[in-house]
Amino acid sequence: MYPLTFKDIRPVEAIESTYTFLIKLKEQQPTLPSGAYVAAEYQTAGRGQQGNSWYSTPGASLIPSFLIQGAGLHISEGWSVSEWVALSLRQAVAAYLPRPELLSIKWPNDLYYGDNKLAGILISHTLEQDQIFYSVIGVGLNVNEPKFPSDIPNPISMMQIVGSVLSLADVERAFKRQLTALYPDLCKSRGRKLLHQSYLQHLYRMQRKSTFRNTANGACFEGSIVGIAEDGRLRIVTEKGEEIRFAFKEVAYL
Ligand SMILES: O=C(O)CCCC[C@@H]1SC[C@@H]2NC(=O)N[C@@H]21
Repeated sequence: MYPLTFKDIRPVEAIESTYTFLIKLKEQQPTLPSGAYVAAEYQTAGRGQQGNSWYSTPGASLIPSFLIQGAGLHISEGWSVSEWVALSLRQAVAAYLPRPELLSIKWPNDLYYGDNKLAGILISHTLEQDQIFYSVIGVGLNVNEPKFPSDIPNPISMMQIVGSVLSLADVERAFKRQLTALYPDLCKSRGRKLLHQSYLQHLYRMQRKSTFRNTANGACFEGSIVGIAEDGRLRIVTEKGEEIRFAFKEVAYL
């Protein structure tokens, strides 16, 4: 394992998406090192989960994408990357908010403040045999967005919470510091267990009776989240006491 050191890349031209840019850059330059960190003021076509777009206005939010390689992860350990990034982000943001206890991680890796989405994360892994060769991670953190289009479900920005403009550079430094501090945990089996425990402690609606929809058949049901399986699937126990495991997109929170 190598320590994680970030090396900033700031494209001069407007770019579609830091995430798409970094994926292409790594394909063109296979020697691009772990820690390569693409930052931009604005993306013309920011990408979100499930083919959605990601909204941010010029210079208002953090929208970086970065590369990690050499963490020594087996393909079955990819879920730990999600936990590492989401926890680092939660920890970095917590220092700026009046009620950090309201921060939680909505499975798989959205950062929530109360019932509002503050940040989203995209991750893709490139595999080599049974190992994760490298991962590209894109993070959208709403920092100084004053308002959002009405068609975005329950967004919130740090500025809307705090009531004043925050320094993007400070928040970014805090995020990188947390990623670096928790990186050794990602690279060790015992560390990954700790990350997992911490992730569960901060999981949105953990052990709280809630209504969900099974997206495969449209059925709504009551249940409680009881944890996350090793492969990252969400474990929900229904009112009838039956445990169901859902992969991403297979379940919606109502
Ligand atoms: O929908 C989500 O929750 C994930 C959003 C991820 C957005 C970030 S912004 C930086 C990077 N570039 C993109 O195009 N998307 C990710």
